[in-house]
Amino acid sequence: MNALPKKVKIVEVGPRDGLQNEKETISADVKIELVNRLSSAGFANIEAASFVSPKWVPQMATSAEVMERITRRAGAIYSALTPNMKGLEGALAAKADEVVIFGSASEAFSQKNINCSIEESIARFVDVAKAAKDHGLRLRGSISCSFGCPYQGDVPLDAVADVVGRMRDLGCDEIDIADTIGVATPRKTQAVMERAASVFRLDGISGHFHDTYGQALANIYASLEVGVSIFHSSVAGLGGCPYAKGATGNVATEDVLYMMNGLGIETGIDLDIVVDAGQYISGILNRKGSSRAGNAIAAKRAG
Ligand SMILES: CC(C)(COP(=O)([O-])OP(=O)([O-])OC[C@H]1O[C@@H](n2cnc3c(N)ncnc32)[C@H](O)[C@@H]1OP(=O)([O-])[O-])[C@@H](O)C(=O)NCCC(=O)NCCSC(=O)C[C@@](C)(O)CC(=O)[O-]
Repeated sequence: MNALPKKVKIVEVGPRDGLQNEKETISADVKIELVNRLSSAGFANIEAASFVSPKWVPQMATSAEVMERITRRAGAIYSALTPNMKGLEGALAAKADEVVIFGSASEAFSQKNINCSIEESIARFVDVAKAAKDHGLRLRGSISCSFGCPYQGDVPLDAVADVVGRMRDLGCDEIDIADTIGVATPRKTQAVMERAASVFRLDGISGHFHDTYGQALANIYASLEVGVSIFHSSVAGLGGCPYAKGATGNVATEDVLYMMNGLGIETGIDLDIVVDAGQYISGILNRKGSSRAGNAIAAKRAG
């Protein structure tokens, strides 16, 4: 059995991926309070904003205000999605530390999500990537549908490897292998991660798992076995992509932290503060959060 990494980076994506799909408008004040709570929990990286068309994703329209008014923890990275130059300009004005170009390993999903082909998206990202680098920003590439697509079904390993190579050539510091619709299972996860790692350095690869079929924690463990050491998660399991119908939220941060703590893997994050943040946002959304660990810890505290 391979040794697991001793330390991992957990990227909290709740304020962006988690909230982008909420139907009711969530105020900037609530988003700011959520980010601030998460910052105080010790995350090294929080995905806080998305500079996309407000016609496509109305919930993210307050991103500039959120970025301006959050209290930034020294040394932490606050990331923003930037699909094009207009998005990049927004991210620069908002002083994002990292910008995220987001493509897809599935042609059909690329069209639905960003209204262009994979080829066109990569061509569009060239200028975004260059401008990000020229301004000294970190650059992350996210690859949706790396394990399956809601429109085309299976996604071949070669298609994932191809986009990983293109993101690498654009100068990405980190590349997310995303299970947008949560269909991956552990052996498939290992095959995809191993293939991605044949194209890009393993310590720059992250696992972004949605939990639609309840496989996300198992897939994270499987990724750890391959040596992946960066994972995305969402407080209270918030989320879902507006262009992946039926897909549920990301794996819940509380559940990931509980597992990492049990495995003795260092995260630098205070689980109790994350549980409070999860209870806070679930209260605002007026529903029970989907984190099993978060709900169990909250229930235990309440006696
Ligand atoms: C990419 C576009 C813009 C193309 O959309 P388009 O309609 O092809 O673009 P356009 O250039 O023709 O522009 C149309 C309008 O949008 C405006 N516009 C154009 N760009 C921007 C911008 N950056 N910020 C603000 N406004 C913008 C532009 O100014 C124009 O405004 P109008 O003249 O009609 O008033 C659109 O498809 C879009 O915004 N898509 C975003 C989709 C999205 O955010 N999806 C969710 C995030 S991805 C995700 O969740 C997956 C991930 C990352 O988590 C990983 C996983 O799990 O898979």
